[in-house]
Amino acid sequence: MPPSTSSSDVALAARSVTKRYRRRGRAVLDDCTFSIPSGVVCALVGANGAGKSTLLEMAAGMERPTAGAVEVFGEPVRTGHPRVAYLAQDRPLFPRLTVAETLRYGARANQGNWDAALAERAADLPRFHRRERIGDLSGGQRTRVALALALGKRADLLLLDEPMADLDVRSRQEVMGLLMAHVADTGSTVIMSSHIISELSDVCDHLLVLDQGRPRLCGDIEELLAQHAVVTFSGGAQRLAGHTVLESRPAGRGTSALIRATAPLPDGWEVRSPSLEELVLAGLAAPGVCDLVLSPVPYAKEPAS
Ligand SMILES: Nc1ncnc2c1ncn2[C@@H]1O[C@H](COP(=O)(O)OP(=O)(O)OP(=O)(O)O)[C@@H](O)[C@H]1O
Repeated sequence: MPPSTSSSDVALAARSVTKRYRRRGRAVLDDCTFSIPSGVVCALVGANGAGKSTLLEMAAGMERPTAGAVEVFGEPVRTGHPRVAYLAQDRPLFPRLTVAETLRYGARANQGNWDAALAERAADLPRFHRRERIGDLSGGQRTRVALALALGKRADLLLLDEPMADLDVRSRQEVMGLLMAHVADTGSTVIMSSHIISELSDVCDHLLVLDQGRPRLCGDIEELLAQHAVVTFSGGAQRLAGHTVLESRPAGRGTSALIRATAPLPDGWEVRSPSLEELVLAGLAAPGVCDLVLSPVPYAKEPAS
């Protein structure tokens, strides 16, 4: 049956996307198909080298897929899309410009669509000098200026590559607060990669787990959690037969496991919901076993005749 989602409900869709940086090189993204709905805050997680930055670069139009198609809001991606803002992992900025000049550059590049107050708060202007050159800033300060450019743009889709990676605790809280207030005000979609799952679980409602270039889990976090359970019971792991087992280990005289239940669970088993961190870690530890991509991908637009 065709999926009911229309392409306008989807912020980012990947259809059979493969990416190789060299013609005969390995596939950094390997036949990926998934979608991320509009209006969600999506955590993009995976081990080092899983392909997270590559995916974000493609969504921003900075890299092209070797095969397949990437769409934002139902249209093929392109660089400089007015509805898309991208915070790259290496925070590219002009080192000789001052902070104030950089923000003026952002305002000029996004004329008529620039939130100067938000950009100034994101850049933490009250705390460090607007006349400081970008090249003289610390890594964390540069991140805040780069974030200011992304947030100031009033984009409908924010692609943020490890936005908190080099921020101190106070800065993380401030930036998360600004980001969440912005999302609440505007309904923008955010896709942000991070390795700190505990930090994401408070703010994200959607999840995409990449592992070796493949989407392993993708969907609404509550739905994904509801489909899994941590079970503890007496006896060995053979009692899990018939369920999808992401992870199991001996626990005292019994067994504890994170499973996707495919049949009613026996009486006497202790059952609880997994945390997001448990689900992601178990999913990454069981490549191929746990694949569950809940987000439907709408059909491609008919080409105009
Ligand atoms: N420009 C490039 N040329 C060649 N290989 C690349 C390029 N960019 C990324 N790669 C390779 O693609 C793979 C995935 O890299 P990517 O940066 O997308 O992973 P990641 O999940 O973002 O990793 P991390 O968590 O370490 O940032 C890596 O093996 C990397 O070496």
